[in-house]
Amino acid sequence: MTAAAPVRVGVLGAGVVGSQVVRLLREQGADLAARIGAPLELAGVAVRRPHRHPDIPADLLTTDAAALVARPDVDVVVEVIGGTRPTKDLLLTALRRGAGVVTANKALLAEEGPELYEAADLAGTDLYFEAAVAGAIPLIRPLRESLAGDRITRILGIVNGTTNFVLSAMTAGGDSYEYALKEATRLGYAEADPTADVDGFDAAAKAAILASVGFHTRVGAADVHREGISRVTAADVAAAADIGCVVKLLAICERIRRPDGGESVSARVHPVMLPRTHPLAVVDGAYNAVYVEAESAGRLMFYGPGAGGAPTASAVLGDLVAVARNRVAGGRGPRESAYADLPVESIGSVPARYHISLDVDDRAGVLAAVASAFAEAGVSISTVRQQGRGRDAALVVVTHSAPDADLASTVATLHQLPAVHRVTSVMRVMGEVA
Ligand SMILES: NC(=O)C1=CN([C@@H]2O[C@H](COP(=O)(O)OP(=O)(O)OC[C@H]3O[C@@H](n4cnc5c(N)ncnc54)[C@H](O)[C@@H]3O)[C@@H](O)[C@H]2O)C=CC1
Ligand SMILES: N[C@@H](CC=O)C(=O)O
Ligand code: NA
Repeated sequence: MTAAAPVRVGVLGAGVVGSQVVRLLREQGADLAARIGAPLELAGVAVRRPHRHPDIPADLLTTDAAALVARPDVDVVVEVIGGTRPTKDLLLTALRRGAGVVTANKALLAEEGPELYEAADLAGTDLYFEAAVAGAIPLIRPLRESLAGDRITRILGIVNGTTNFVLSAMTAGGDSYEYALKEATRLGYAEADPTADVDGFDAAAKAAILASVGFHTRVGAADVHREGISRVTAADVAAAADIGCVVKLLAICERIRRPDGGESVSARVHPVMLPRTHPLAVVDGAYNAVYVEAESAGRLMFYGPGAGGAPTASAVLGDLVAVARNRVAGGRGPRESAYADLPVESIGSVPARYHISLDVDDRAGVLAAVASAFAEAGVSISTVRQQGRGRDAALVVVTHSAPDADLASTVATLHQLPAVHRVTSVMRVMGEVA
């Protein structure tokens, strides 16, 4: 029997993730070849500054990524540069000539996914992206393949390692926001521009990918309601602790039953007060976890390292093996599945519960004025507590579920009430709280 021809790989970018991909490819060549049934050969690595990569043989390095993706001897392109330009054009070039593509680039997929899928379809080739959501955690393959026979109803996750690292540090009461963010950057978790992490862009891109794959519907980055952690304060974290909660940045993707009986989807990213008893509450540091609810399977939880060079490279290598196997077998993996084409709900109509802390005057009529601000918007109060006395009095209100727009307008009214000195904390709550 003749051995199958080598599968030749071009890697774009050798930063935090790319350098680990190249290392693993070179160190584990024999095992990978045995698993694929053909050798994986590194054909070239596109970098910006070759002198910064003394570990990579000089004859493999190139500064011309466009030439590398166009080379007919490159069978699979691995993209770990990040950003939408020039990556989109590079990947379209590769796909259009039939090369397989493996990418870790959630920003690109969330903005340009349909065009990439279409190019892959036309050329009959593969587009794999396990590393793009929750780093090392196997999640895209379970959603696209293992759960393809089920009906997913909700996906709830901590999908950004940097912000979880920062929030964990704030909750532990140790490091400041600024110091924790610097540490996350030093450890290779943060995006090249960490505002992508703290302002929720990274998590929103991942939510778009999860909702698209989970609900067989095109959901783009612009469809995802996004709030980051830059406005989360020590007061929010303390208020959460007071009711037995921790603050987490969650990506929430769910099917929504509309009043007319139709169905839509919602995808959103925002901080949440989560009861300490919730399985996601214990996920700390740069770890990620994603909770999937499916009609037949029930509740599934995926947990593991969501960021970092080697963990992310593990997911990239897994995809590379899958794409190489497909090529050796003469087939291809799953295509885009967007047949359901459900409408995407805007945040205003999505039901939520709010936790609101207010500094108020401790005098007769204040509670009634505050309560009427909720009543006027049709928002029902679940609990209200007073803390302190006199000028130091504070009210803590937790609402029942109401449309997000009604809750937001209640908060706007509270800001205007003369008896309210300051709205000190406003955050959505999930689950039963004390
Ligand atoms: N760092 C992490 O933990 C994770 C990163 N990702 C994704 O992986 C991708 C790469 O991330 P990192 O490795 O962290 O970024 P990085 O910034 O460390 O590496 C990117 C590298 O690409 C190089 N580069 C930029 N333009 C280039 C071009 N035109 N040609 C050749 N090289 C070029 C840069 O010089 C840099 O060395 C991004 O899409 C990111 O979102 C995904 C999951 C986790
Ligand atoms: N910056 C991202 C990296 C992985 O996707 C994160 O912090 O999770
Ligand atoms: Na993953």
